[in-house]
Amino acid sequence: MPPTFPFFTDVNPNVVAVLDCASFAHMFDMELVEKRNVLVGDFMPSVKFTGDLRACAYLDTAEPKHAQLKNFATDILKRSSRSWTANLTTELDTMWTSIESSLSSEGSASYVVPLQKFLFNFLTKSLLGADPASSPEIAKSGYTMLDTWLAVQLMPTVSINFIQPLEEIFLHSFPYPFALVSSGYGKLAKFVETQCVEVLERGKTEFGLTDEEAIHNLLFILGFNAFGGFSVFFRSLVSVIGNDSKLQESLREEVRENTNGSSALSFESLTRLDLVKSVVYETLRLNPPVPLQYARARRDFELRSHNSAYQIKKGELLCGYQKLVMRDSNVFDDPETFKPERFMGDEGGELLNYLYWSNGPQTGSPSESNKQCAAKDIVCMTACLFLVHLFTRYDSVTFDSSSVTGVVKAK
Ligand code: HEM
Repeated sequence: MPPTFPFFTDVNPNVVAVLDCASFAHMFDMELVEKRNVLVGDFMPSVKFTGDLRACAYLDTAEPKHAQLKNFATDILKRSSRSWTANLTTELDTMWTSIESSLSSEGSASYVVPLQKFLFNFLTKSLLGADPASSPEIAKSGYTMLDTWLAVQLMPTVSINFIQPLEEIFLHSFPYPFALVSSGYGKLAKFVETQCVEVLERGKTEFGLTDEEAIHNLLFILGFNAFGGFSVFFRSLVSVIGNDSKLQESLREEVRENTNGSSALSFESLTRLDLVKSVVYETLRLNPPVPLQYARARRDFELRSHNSAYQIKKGELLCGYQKLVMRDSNVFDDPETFKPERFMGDEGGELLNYLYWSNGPQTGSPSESNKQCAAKDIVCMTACLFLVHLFTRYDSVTFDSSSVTGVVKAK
């Protein structure tokens, strides 16, 4: 796995690839594996990108700081759930209004920037309890500051499908200096320090964190976990429903029947929206937003796939490739096909045990003793509410790769 030769002399590019559901499940067993510094592989971006400290996602469960930070993240989510749906409605309305206005003047509207602005405003308000509008510079450029901060630290590891071997030689051969993004990151950190006083105080008093730990972990949760994750996920969600008018019709019918045309989003309304939920799960199955997961063997053990067993040695790095694991034909019938109703009914519900996008089964519970995404449930609910909002506001929307090309408003 990248990155490697010639400048990453201390990075070992060898991994044990884990490619079916049975073998991938070993990566959730914290007795067997450790997750210290392996978020993106054997390579770890400089801690300068995270305020000279290791953020929660880089910590192993055996490190006491992991429990403190994971509980802090869970608390942030719990508290933000009060304002989550109200912020979501407001920011989605703003996004669609801006898309509609470009659409009427130009005939088509790129949704990339409006989607990023929506996510930045919605997540900053909900997770941090801070309004970007309180700082004109953050309101205008906060989302691009996060984009560049993410790109520069991850560039050595991500594939941009540029001609090989040029991509390996020019993009994956050296780390990029923090200096390229230090100014933007500094401004974001200052914004968190001055605008998120209440959350930071709780970090200190209830979770025993220092100011610096709370600030940089908040920023990591906002920028890396939430903004980074949703930016990728929502683009695949949009492309899945994009040109499928039959699927849009079925989703619209389900949404309208169960929400009585009310435009107020609520978590409770989701109970009855089985197709909406199944479409969200199926999107996560075929397009896992974080396609690679890593874990290092804590000790020697036997790793079983569906049809074989392998001896893993202590210290070896396992690399789970979600895109293949989620197409495991022993578990998922006709795995390459997007089946909107796959996760419906009792049998569909059983399959949630094998939906792994969050670094754990969809039926699992994130906790301080595992490394499952703290926002496993709210991420899915938010995607469902995105669809509910869309089909309450519109009868249909047509998209091409990165643009909205037409909307039919709800009659
Ligand atoms: C679509 C959005 C999201 C995706 C796709 C996503 C995905 C993931 C994945 C795959 C991991 C495990 C990484 C690994 O160890 O290999 C993870 C961890 C984590 N995520 Fe999410 N996430 C999303 C949103 C969020 C949000 C909104 C939060 C807000 C609190 C969050 C908080 C965390 C935390 C704190 C961890 C580290 C867990 C630990 O260290 O035990 N994530 N996420």
